[in-house]
Amino acid sequence: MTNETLHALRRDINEIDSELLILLAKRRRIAHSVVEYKINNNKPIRDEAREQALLENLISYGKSLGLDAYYINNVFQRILEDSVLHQQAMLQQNLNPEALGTTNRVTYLGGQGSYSQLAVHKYFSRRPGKLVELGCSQFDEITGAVEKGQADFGVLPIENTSSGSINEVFDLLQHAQVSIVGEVTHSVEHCVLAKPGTELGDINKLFGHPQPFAQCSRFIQGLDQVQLEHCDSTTSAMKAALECEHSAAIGSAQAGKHLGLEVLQTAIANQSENHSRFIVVARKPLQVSMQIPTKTSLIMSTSQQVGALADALMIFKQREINLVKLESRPVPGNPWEEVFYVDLEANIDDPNVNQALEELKPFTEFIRVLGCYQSESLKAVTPKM
Ligand SMILES: O=C(O)C(=O)C[C@]1(C(=O)O)C=C[C@@H](O)C=C1
Repeated sequence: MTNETLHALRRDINEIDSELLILLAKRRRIAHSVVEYKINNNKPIRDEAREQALLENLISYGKSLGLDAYYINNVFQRILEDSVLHQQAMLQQNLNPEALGTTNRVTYLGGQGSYSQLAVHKYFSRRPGKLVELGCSQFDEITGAVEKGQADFGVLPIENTSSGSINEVFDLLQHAQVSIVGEVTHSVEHCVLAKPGTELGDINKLFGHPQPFAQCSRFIQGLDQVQLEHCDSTTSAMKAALECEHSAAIGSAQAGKHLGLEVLQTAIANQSENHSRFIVVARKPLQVSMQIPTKTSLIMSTSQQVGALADALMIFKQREINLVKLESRPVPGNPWEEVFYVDLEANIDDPNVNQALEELKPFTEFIRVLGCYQSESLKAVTPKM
């Protein structure tokens, strides 16, 4: 094959890819129009039977074109997820017209290319309004800026599939005067990044935020004679690596590229599927439509009687409310007292949930709803292949 033929083939591929993008944008516009029907007829946004039928038809047609079922399923699951999340965000905006302004000031940890910034982009790309980004170096600066009205929203990482809960953020939520109004999950692909020309064997210092260090502990154990340097964020870790000879940082490939760093090694997290969940906080709570999957987060401390926690949790079971997270944290200044964080798959406007919260009172010393928000963890349907 000649060079010209290669160029011609690549031109064809470029053209097909552009057509695919045009079609995806068109598909999304049509899905937006479907929302109007669902709003007016009070129908749930998600129609799993339709998704199942759609996937099965596509798999069958795709097979006749020589494409394999797993490939088709993967591609269209992503398309459907995008469609559902966009529709849900539209519905929410319709219900809370004041929720997003023409300009949304969003504060998060780190700067260009930090994982938090990637999560901010993912969440706000589905919502209207101009994004104004305010990078911070501490979690309490984020909640502080929202409380003082310097930012409309704050985005905080709350848990990771490898390292678990981010205690500092749970502790902040005990006292911060903010409401959880959203969540977003983002896959975190840690890399080792260094100044161009640096080899992995040359480094004697590794900069990073404590969370990525925990999530890449196995890789780090395998490094010989490398000193770990803790930083406020992945952005500051990467900046430090730029200024220090024989050093590297843990961060995302995108952020590294932005700062002029080279990737020395990819996929260094303990688990290949490494995802972080972020919460979005604002000063005031939002109303969440009953037509979409919803989470309610609360914080409570149970009375000191035997079995008080078990009794409290039984209320959710009796009322068929699914509990998706339970986390305990110490109360500062009160040794051995615990406060519990609970995430429910529930909408605070559902009378069944309200009733459950009333029934909880005798078993708790205090209880506060941290927020009710659109759940972004969609359970994919499983088509017959
Ligand atoms: O057909 C619908 O009801 C739609 O809203 C469209 C669509 C899709 O994107 O294909 C989106 C969400 C539903 O769960 C099913 C399908």
